[in-house]
Amino acid sequence: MRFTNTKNYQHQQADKIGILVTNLGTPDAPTPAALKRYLKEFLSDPRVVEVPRLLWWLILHGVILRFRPRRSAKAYATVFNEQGSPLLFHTQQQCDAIRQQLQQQGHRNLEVAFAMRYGNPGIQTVLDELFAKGVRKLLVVPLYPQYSASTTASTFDAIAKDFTRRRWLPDFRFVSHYHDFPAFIEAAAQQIETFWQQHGKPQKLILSYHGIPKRYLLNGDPYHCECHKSSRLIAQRLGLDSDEYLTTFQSRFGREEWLTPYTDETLKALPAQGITHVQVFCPGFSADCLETIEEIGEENREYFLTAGGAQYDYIPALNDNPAHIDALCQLIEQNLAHWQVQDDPERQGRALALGAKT
Ligand SMILES: C=CC1=C(C)c2cc3[nH]c(cc4nc(cc5[nH]c(cc1n2)c(C)c5CCC(=O)O)C(CCC(=O)O)=C4C)c(C)c3C=C
Ligand SMILES: [Fe+2]
Ligand SMILES: [Fe+2]
Repeated sequence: MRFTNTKNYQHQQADKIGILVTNLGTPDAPTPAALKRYLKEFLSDPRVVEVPRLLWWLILHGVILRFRPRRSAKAYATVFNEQGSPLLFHTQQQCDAIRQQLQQQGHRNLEVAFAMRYGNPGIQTVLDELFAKGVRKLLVVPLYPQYSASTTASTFDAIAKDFTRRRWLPDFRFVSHYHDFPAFIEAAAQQIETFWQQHGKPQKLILSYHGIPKRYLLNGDPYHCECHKSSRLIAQRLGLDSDEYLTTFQSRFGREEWLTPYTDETLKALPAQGITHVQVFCPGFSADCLETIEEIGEENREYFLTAGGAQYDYIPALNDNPAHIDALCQLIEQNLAHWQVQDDPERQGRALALGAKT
């Protein structure tokens, strides 16, 4: 059998709408074996590493998967806690909060679930569950505010690959970015302002994003521009002048040049320029994870203080902060508006207010 079939089809069943929230994924445990599995899946994705396949296979299997799993497992061991991986924990919480808020707003025929692009729970498993519950319209929301082929398009690929084996495909929508969505900018600004109320304002706010190779930007990936736009809008909303904040890029991987300025090098250089009090916020990470907790919260703090910095604060990611959940629900509602006009005349007023066309 080439295609998966839909079992027990019944006529006159109401179509359900499925919301699939996704994130990158994380190892099952902070052990070298689990890291090897996770890194193999992640780094074999041609959207992530754009290097000729045979050459990359030799480097990945001959070098990286021999040494990196042990090193990365040590780093992950510092962030895993009794709830497991922070990324998995926060994504689960975000999903539950989105479901609850949409239900409170009167949405009835919805299933809300989350999946990870790499590792567990995998996209195929979760889609199987959603379709078994009668989902016939699917909205996928990757929790990457800024579009990058390495993350957003890779998620699309995984959904598309899953669809190639299904007999009955759903109506389908995909959120490719929300880097300038007003409610997202507002949630980020509020998170920073709340931090200022408790800890004061720094000399410089560092807005640090995960990097990608500079080559991807030169080949047309809009990620770099979208990061800068998010920064500009957050800074504008906070009333910051251009010399009061910086956009930097972290988490370099491999030897080629990545997007600059690098977060670590910037933090090492700032004290010599008289900047001794900084705060770092990561607008590209919707949930705290290894790259924020360990790399920004610990490693880069050390660089800054060793270079002569006096005060360094990490401002937590948006996680399940109510303003963040509200922003994601607004994004979801905008994308659902058209379907709901079709399905539920009672919701027409609200859907039309959100911009749906009849
Ligand atoms: C938020 C956006 C992200 C982009 C863009 C991104 C690009 C990218 N990442 C790698 C390599 C690695 N990333 C790793 C961890 C990691 N990356 C992101 C997000 C983005 N990556 C997150 C949220 C995480 C943390 C996951 C967690 O479990 O907490 C890792 C694994 C960690 C390690 O071994 O250092 C690697 C490797 C590349 C090559 C890339 C773009 C080309
Ligand atoms: Fe990454
Ligand atoms: Fe890292």
